[in-house]
Amino acid sequence: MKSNKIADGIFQLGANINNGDLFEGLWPIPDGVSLNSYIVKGEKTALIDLVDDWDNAPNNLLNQLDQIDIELESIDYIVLNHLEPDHTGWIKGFLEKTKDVVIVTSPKGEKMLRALFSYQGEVLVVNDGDELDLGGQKLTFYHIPFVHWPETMVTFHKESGVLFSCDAFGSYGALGNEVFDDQISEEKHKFYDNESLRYYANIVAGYSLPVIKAIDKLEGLDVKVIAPSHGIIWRENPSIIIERYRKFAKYMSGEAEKEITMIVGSMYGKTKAVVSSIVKGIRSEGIPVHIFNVPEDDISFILSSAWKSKGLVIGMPTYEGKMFPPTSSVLEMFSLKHVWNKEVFRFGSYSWSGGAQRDFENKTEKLKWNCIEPLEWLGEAKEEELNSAYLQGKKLAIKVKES
Ligand SMILES: Cc1cc2nc3c(=O)[nH]c(=O)nc-3n(C[C@H](O)[C@H](O)[C@H](O)COP(=O)(O)O)c2cc1C
Repeated sequence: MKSNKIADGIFQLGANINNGDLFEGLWPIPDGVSLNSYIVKGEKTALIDLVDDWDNAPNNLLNQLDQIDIELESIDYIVLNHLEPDHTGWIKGFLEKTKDVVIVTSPKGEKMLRALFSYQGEVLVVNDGDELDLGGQKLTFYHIPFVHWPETMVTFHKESGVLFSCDAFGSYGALGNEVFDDQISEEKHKFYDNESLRYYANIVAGYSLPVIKAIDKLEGLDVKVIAPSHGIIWRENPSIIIERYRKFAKYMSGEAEKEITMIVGSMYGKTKAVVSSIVKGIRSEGIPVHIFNVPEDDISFILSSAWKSKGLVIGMPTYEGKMFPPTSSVLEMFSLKHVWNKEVFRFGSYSWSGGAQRDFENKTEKLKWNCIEPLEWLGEAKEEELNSAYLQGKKLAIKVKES
């Protein structure tokens, strides 16, 4: 990766992680992810956000500093907007190579820095609205708690309008040579649109109320460029990613797309046997349906689809008096990530006294779901169940359409 100039004295650096590792040890990133850092150079020099010691990221960063003729010893400040190790993990290695660097972070960031990295040196703690004068360049810090950890802040360069937004407005997807929104093709934009949704659903979704609060707060600034810590830089049309994030956040309160995500778990095919009838019912109303099988399909992609869909269909048999475990674990993740305010239909087979439905109701009680009558049957689905499956699919699609 090469470094890119954003404005006078402002450069993007960073690294692509593309080695097949999971992000946060959990989420697949088949197309990688970028860890973006930034340099702001006045009389003094600040590095904004760091990288983890991951997939050669530190060496990439060092090479890019070289490209723009910045020596490590000349860096005066390192701003840590967010303490998650993807942006801070290399801090010990970085401090060993630099001289008298002052770490700049929020009050909660300081506590995390000391806890996560046993750091005992000095910290310049900045409160909401505080400024740092680099001589010819000024940075202002705004706290945006819980986007995505409680200590998170953004850094704003007022003169150029560049907002270093950290995880806010970020996306999965490694960067190519073109890193600005006006440089990439329509196809690439589509890719980042999908990957920003998946990133949002996986990483940020549970904090959707703080996201809306942060967007409202930042609206008061004259933002001309969004420079996030993951994904492309928005200089031509930053409002696209701001409004996209607002839309993603609103999915939580029910303003979701008129689509249905179906998640099916089935051991011997008895539950799966009614899927095509449900799909026909849904399609008879012209509503798109996205089908996932568990445990085969990864939760990352299921979450992304479910987050944006107004309707959910969830099918699983009874397993030891409860839901089939892989489906149960999807619902646990839905609960963690606040997959709320959906129109829902649940179905499944059992062989003696069932139990999955009761377990389903208990586990989804707090999700603010509006469930239509479930469909359960003993053993193999007969004509009657297939007809009911069609009708319930149709009914759900109508509810989604009218929502
Ligand atoms: C390990 C296991 C545990 C099961 N536990 C129950 C149960 O507690 N109650 C019940 O009514 N059926 C139970 N069943 C039966 C299944 O729910 C039933 O066979 C169902 O038709 C399987 O649907 P599927 O082919 O979609 O997996 C169990 C089956 C298996 C294999």
